Amino acid sequence: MAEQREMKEKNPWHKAVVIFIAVLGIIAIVALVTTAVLQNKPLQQKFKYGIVLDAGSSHTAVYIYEWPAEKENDTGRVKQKHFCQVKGPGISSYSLSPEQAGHSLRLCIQEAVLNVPRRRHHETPLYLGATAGMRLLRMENQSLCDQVLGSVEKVLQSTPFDYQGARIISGQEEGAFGWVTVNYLSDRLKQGSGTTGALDLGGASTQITFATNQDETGESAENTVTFRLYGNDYFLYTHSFLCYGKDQVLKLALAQQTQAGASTLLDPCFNQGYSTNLSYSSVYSSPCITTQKPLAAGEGFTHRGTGNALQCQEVVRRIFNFSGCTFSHCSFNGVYQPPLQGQFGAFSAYYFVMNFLNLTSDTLENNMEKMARYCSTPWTQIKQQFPNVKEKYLAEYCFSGTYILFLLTHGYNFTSDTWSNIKFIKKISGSDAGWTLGYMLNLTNMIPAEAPDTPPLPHAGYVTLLLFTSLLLFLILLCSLRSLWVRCTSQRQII
Ligand SMILES: Nc1nc2c(ncn2[C@@H]2O[C@H](COP(=O)(O)OP(=O)(O)OP(=O)(O)O)[C@@H](O)[C@H]2O)c(=O)[nH]1
Repeated sequence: MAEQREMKEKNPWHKAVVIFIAVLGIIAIVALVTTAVLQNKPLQQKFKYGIVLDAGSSHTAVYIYEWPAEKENDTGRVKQKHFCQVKGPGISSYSLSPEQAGHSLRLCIQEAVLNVPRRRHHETPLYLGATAGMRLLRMENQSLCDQVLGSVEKVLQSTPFDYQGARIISGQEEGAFGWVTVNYLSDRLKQGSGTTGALDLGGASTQITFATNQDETGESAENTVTFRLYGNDYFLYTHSFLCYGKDQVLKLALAQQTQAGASTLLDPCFNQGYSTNLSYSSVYSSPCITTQKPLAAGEGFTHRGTGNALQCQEVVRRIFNFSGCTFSHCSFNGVYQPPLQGQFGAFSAYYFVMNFLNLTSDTLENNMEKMARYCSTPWTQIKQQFPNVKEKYLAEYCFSGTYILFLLTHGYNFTSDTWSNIKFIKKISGSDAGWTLGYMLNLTNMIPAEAPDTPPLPHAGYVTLLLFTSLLLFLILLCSLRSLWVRCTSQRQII
């Protein structure tokens, strides 16, 4: 009996309980914290997809976008997964054989089928937006335009994707969605200020878009687009100049220089030694050319370069009209433009041309000098220097570079001081700058008008708080058990 009593005193029941509770407490804390940490990690990342076809004047491109399914409304989450360049010209060039327009898309559609997981095909939206080439065809011949759209529609409807329609987007949409893309990809939309303007140079049209003050938009409603994104209001100035894309503006320059109908054109915007035969109809058939083919003109003319940058600037100047502004400020051709604001991203042909000519990171004055040097370089030397560059692009760089510098300075009013506000870009965070991403984000409602609610604490803060509180509770429990134990032991000693 005495032995048993001694054992009980050495190992009182509450000592075992304390150890048991302590172990349980530790296990509970570890389990709680592990659950909190693991909860934040999705077991398997699930992606969603969207496809946009950019049916431009010079070519069609297919963009596949991808985003994590559970983070649809966060900025910067949608990424370009795949890009396919359709072989051949833009769909508007198939006006004489419209069924070929749809057929031309097949290879890129097959690539898209392989690049989107099969189980996602039926829920992947597919859009086609046609730009300035189709705008021009619509002006020329509505029926042919409908036939071309019908042909691409037939092919797109037969894909396994969730086809959402093929349409000609307006110049305002092209400008505004280019702006959305640039600012979405650079994560500026949630901040509400300091957005980047968008300068887009296509083959048949060019767009300028930037955020401005509300009172600046009052002068011209047709140049205004308003957006409410993530709880911020944006008042955008936007304008699309049809016929001022890189290819159509060259036709304007050629038409303007061949008014006399001569059989040879000596063109300062092409390198000395460059020579090719062009038909008059290839220039004058464009709806951008409002003058008739000269009466004295034969079938064609020899287009010969003389390579002179200063004279080329004069040629370019003549395709702009700086008179007849009825607003407080204008860019050119009587079009309203408020004073430029902020930084700009210049993409598409702005990037191709300025990057080739090495004009993306220099002062305006140095760029002028570089341009003059390029234009005065003989054609044979240019060809030797760049044997792998497509000859059509190479021949046009003197004209295109001179046009871009003129458009940005005399057209839009960038100066030597504001020149550095323009960044020539191709991609932002791996996705191409252009209207397609903004278009898809808009149609899928992926940018909410109001800022989504954010949790009061970030996840790391929540885990820390949880750990701290659990430890505190555990310590309090231990202390209270210890005092209970001391009390019990002392009571036993009194007995
Ligand atoms: N120098 C050069 N030009 C290019 C290259 N790729 C495309 N281009 C030309 O750049 C111009 C603009 O191309 P895009 O941005 O695709 O224009 P688009 O969508 O066809 O034209 P729009 O319908 O007016 O928007 C066209 O004249 C193209 O021929 C390239 O790699 N180098």
